[in-house]
Amino acid sequence: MARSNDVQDRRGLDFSKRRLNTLPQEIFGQAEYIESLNLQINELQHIGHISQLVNLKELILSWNNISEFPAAIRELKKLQRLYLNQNKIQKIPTKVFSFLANLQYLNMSNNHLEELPADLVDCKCLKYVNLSNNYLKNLWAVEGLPLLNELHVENNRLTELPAELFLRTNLKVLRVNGNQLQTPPEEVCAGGLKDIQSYFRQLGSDLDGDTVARVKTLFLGSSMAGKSTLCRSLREGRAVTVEASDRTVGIDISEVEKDGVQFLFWDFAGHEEYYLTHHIFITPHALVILAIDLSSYIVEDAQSFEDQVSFWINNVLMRVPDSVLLLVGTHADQCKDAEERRKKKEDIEKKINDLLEERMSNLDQQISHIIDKSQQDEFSEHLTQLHQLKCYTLKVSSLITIDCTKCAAIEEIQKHILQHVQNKPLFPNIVRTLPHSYKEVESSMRCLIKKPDFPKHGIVDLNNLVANNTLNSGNLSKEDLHSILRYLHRIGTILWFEEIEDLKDTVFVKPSFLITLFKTLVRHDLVEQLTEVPKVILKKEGCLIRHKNKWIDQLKSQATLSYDAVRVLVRRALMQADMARDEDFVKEMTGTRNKEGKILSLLRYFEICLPTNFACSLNPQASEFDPNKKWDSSLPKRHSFTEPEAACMFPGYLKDNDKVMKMWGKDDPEDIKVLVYFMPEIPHGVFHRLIVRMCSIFSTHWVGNSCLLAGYEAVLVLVKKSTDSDDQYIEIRCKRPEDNLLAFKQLWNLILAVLSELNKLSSQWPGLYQYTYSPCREPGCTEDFKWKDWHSLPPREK
Ligand SMILES: Nc1nc2c(ncn2[C@@H]2O[C@H](COP(=O)(O)OP(=O)(O)OP(=O)(O)O)[C@@H](O)[C@H]2O)c(=O)[nH]1
Repeated sequence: MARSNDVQDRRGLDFSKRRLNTLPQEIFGQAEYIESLNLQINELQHIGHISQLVNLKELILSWNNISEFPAAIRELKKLQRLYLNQNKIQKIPTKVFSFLANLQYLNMSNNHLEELPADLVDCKCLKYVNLSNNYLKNLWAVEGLPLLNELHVENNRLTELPAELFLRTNLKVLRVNGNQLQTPPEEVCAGGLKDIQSYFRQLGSDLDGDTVARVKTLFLGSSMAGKSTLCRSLREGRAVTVEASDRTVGIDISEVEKDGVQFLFWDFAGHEEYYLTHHIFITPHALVILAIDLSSYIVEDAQSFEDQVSFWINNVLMRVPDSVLLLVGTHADQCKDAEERRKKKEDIEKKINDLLEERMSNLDQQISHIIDKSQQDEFSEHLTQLHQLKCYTLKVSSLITIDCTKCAAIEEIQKHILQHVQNKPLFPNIVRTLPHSYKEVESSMRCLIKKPDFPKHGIVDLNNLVANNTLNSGNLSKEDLHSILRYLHRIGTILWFEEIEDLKDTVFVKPSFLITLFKTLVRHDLVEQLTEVPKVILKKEGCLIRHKNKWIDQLKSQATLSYDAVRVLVRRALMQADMARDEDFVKEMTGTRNKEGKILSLLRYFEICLPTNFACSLNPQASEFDPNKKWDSSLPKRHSFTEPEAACMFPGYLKDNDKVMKMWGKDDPEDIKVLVYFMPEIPHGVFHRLIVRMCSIFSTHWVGNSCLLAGYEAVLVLVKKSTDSDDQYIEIRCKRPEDNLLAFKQLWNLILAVLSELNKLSSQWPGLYQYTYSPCREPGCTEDFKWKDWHSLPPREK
């Protein structure tokens, strides 16, 4: 007979991880004493005579094979906590929960529930309910729970949330991502409880609102693929020619209405440099159009598929894994004949299919690795994540081949797009219900932009917008108006970064203008841009050609741009856009010698660059590391914006790793090594953003294109990106210290700091899977140590 492995006292029994398929008999010998029973990670389908445990307060049945809800639970009248998560339950019968008057905690996440029993509402004490990862279509049963504090309903099939839940209850925490919400739209929910409450307040008790069909459409693909041609032609409803010299810089945004659907077109520039900032604007529930230039696509060349197709598909998979993706093969007219077009179409479709199948099989493999029951609970977080990743499906259409220069082709693609967005299963939530006030504010915003005295740049002060009743007839509270602006920011019609201190009062009513400025500093041809800056602009910032030449040199050799150069470049962009007449506005954007401008604040916020200073090495004040000498721990001084030599380093422009590798020296088999693998790949820009984060934490550092060396006290950590093989990983490596406990602790803290920053970064890519391990140091051994729970370990004290 099984013996309980962790009997805390007679009141609590732990029978987890025993491969049990029936309840152990020894439970029943002491039935009336047991208050807590842990049966998680077993193979139970039924729980037989559980009703005998009349004093049970906590029942844990997570990770079993239960498909039928155990109705006997109704007899457990004292039950306070019930865990039935990670089972296969489809239905909860009525007349169970009405008996559980003391139930406070219910976890039924990761089951197959389609509906909730009406009498759930009788559990008046329920404070925590987790129903995530089920198939629920409504939540009426929880709306009357008076004490409900925390509700998790992520990844269900909800289209609406009950207003009562937000207007009359005590709800403090709500997780509702991954549904198909129409009332309120997901973009409102993303603002949290306050925005949802404001939404229902404005919608009123009769829930009478406007319905709006709107879809954000993202045009992706490599440079010259034909995205702008497609986008502009669709906007105009006819074939529009885009000159080959007219490259999109950053993102072009426009709005079009067709057959009652409002399309918000976001045309992303294809150059890799721009992609660094793109992921921020690639948001869920959008239609993604991937343009592939068929004339330059080569079937036999794997790189051609990689550059033109898989790079984009993987990025969509990682960032918005549940999207609908339309494949458009452009330049069809430049293919030799129909046969060439057919071959290329077939090849692309097959390779995409293989890529998606491979992703699924990789996920399955990871799952079966972990499924080894002895380890399952230690890896349960990973398992949940892997199962979630498997639920995401990228819906890829078959490729249509077109000649974008022909009107008939534009009509054809227009029809194709409409068919897709009007297909309910593909786009269940393009129709949103909005309170009338939302529409009013949006129309007022449009009128405002059209006023002759409205500034061309579209940058407005939030307080003016709110205080002067510009956007509403005066009956909306400031809070409600802020909620509406947040919604408009999320759907992409305006930009408002209220979380950035310097920008919290600034609203960008014309997002494309901001992005254009953004791209003044993040662009593929920055050296050329600097070279072209004329004397007259240099003079405005008190600089000479001599300075310009120095900036170019520093940009090329150190990926560093002086603040003077930043100001000059932004001023030039403003002059080109005829927006440099108002000197106050120019200063606001460019900054001054004493204050950072808005553009730089944004780039810093998005971790594109970090403050540094100029000198011959990337961090001249760092003391030299010598493993044989005692480390001088005096930290180099941070450089403030106002120092004359102050500058910004853009890791994305770093060319090599020479300096870092010189400082590091040789790898040693004794080095301590942790590898973080990324599936399907390391998202573009993650490593450079990791550099920015690490350098902000550890002021002693050296940086390269795919390497970073950071030091603290006597320890150095080398962080290296490896993308050479099919496996993509980031390696974290430290020299093994002498048997010195303090040095080991410091080393561990450094490794944890890197892991933790990496983890925070990766969470911005929901379709990404990341796992961490250390290879065995024994030569020839292929075994490894898997790091399952490092993120639950706090950094140790020094
Ligand atoms: N013959 C032909 N030319 C096309 C077609 N589609 C686009 N072009 C041309 O290809 C060139 C590049 O097109 P764009 O639309 O600017 O390419 P893009 O993808 O927006 O490029 P980036 O702005 O660099 O990201 C332009 O000169 C277009 O006129 C097509 O189907 N047939």
